Amino acid sequence: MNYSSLKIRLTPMSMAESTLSGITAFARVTSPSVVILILLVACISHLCLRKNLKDKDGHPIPPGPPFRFPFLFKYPERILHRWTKKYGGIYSVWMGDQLFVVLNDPVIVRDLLVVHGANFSSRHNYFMKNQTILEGGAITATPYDDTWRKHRRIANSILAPKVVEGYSDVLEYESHMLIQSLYHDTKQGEVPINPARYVGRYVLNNMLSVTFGTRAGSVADPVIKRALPLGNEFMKLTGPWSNAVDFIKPLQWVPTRTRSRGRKLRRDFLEVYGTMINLVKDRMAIGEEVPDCLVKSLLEYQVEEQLSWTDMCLLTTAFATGGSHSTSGTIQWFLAFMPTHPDIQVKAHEELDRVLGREHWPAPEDEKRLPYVRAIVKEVLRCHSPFWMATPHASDRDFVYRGMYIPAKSVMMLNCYSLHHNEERYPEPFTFNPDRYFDDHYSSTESSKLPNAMDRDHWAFGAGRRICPGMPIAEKEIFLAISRLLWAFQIEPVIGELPCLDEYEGNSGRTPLPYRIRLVPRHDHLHHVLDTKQEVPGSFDLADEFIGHK
Ligand code: HEM
Repeated sequence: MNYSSLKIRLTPMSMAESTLSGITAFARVTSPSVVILILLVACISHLCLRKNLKDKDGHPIPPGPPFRFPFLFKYPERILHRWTKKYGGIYSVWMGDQLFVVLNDPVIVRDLLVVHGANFSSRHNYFMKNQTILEGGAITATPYDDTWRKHRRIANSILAPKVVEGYSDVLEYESHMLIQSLYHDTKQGEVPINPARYVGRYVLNNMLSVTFGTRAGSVADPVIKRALPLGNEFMKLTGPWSNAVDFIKPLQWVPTRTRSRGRKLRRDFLEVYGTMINLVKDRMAIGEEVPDCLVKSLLEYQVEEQLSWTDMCLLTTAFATGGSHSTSGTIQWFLAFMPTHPDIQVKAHEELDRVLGREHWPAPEDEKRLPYVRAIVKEVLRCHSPFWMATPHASDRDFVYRGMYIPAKSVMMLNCYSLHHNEERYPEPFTFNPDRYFDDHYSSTESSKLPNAMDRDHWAFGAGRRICPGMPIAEKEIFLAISRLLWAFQIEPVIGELPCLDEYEGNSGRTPLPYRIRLVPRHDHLHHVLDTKQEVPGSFDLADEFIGHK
């Protein structure tokens, strides 16, 4: 045998063995305390320092900070934005043993999440959100597979723009109730108000109508009461960067309070939404006319679509939690901005008076005729996206992009904060300025399909194949609330109490800290318009629980 032709390959095991034998030899000539120190340093550097991986052709992973992190602090977007300034449009961060690839440039986002969507549309299996609470269900936690395709198709069929037009009556009625209750409770501008519970009730009733074909005012059922705090708990327990338990494996085996809360939340989701599905089933069984809604479709197609009971409960959970705090948060951020922007209100009032006059207030179909109001909605979503990091995607296969190696199972992070503060796309990005959307005649749904990524309005609804399916209804809901609030009121500060625009609540979604404002009616026609409908009373306690401000 020709031994010289034998190539020696160091397997990980043989490398470990040789390292060990080296250390043993070293230990023989060195004192034990030095060996322990060296082992400790080796261990700590393995746990704390970045791993600079390369693929077989020598492509390195995207650059990034030299350390690994167990979690990021309360406002992770601020740290990520500092790294964007340093490393540019794409960089990588190690969270424990998991590689995160952070995308900060519109063209890069489009190249990876849209053009190469077949590879970048899965989900990372987060311990808390995906494994413990949703167990891979509720669309958002499902990997990119046939189950996701089926569930996503069902969601699309309820939320498609054409279908959403059918919910106009619901949105019209609920926005009427929103303005009416604010008008009465503020005693025509005399009494300052925290708008959170009013906005919470608006969104809650829209969500109950779209999902269960009911509203909280008419069905003050104890089950609905139980369902409301679940969304809040979900927001507190999940977040793409904030749970150490997601990144430090051994913590997952420890019976912590957070882990028990996650398990309880899962049980509650199944039990509470299961009961609410059964209530709709009972109504259908006795021949009651149930309006078109998600649960009605699920019950009708359960057999044909082979949906398990858990599937049905978790699809319901997706609608109930996915679209509520995000939408109410956006309307609350709008109301927080207005007291310090009287000039913007003047422009919006001018547009509303010119296009609609004072005898008619905005209807769902007026959106295209009110470009400045629509621009305000876009600017609120740009400046205060409910999810700064969207919902991370994950890659299925190894990929090389611009000479950089993106390994399979990397978490692909859409960094909306950096995208929305890109100075080239949004000059003076920290200024709230709806005029930047002057030439934008698209809805966000249309804008997300524009071929040039630099032309897209904002990234608040995500990107690619997992883009938010609730976008058409969320846009309508937000437009109607904001346009009617502007038509009805002058939104003024309470002296000495300006809403805080820098801090917020929530981990996975963000809502402003509680604040108060004054809503002064703009004209006498308001009460004529408001008197055309009567409120069904009794739903405010539920709204309080829903937003978690009790
Ligand atoms: C202002 C309101 C909303 C915002 C900002 C928002 C934002 C988002 C974002 C960023 C994602 C992740 C997209 C991605 O992975 O790239 C998402 C996914 C999702 N959203 Fe929304 N959303 C809103 C309203 C809604 C509404 C009203 C519903 C349902 C009625 C909804 C249901 C969903 C679902 C089911 C997913 C998961 C999609 C998937 O994984 O395939 N959202 N949303």
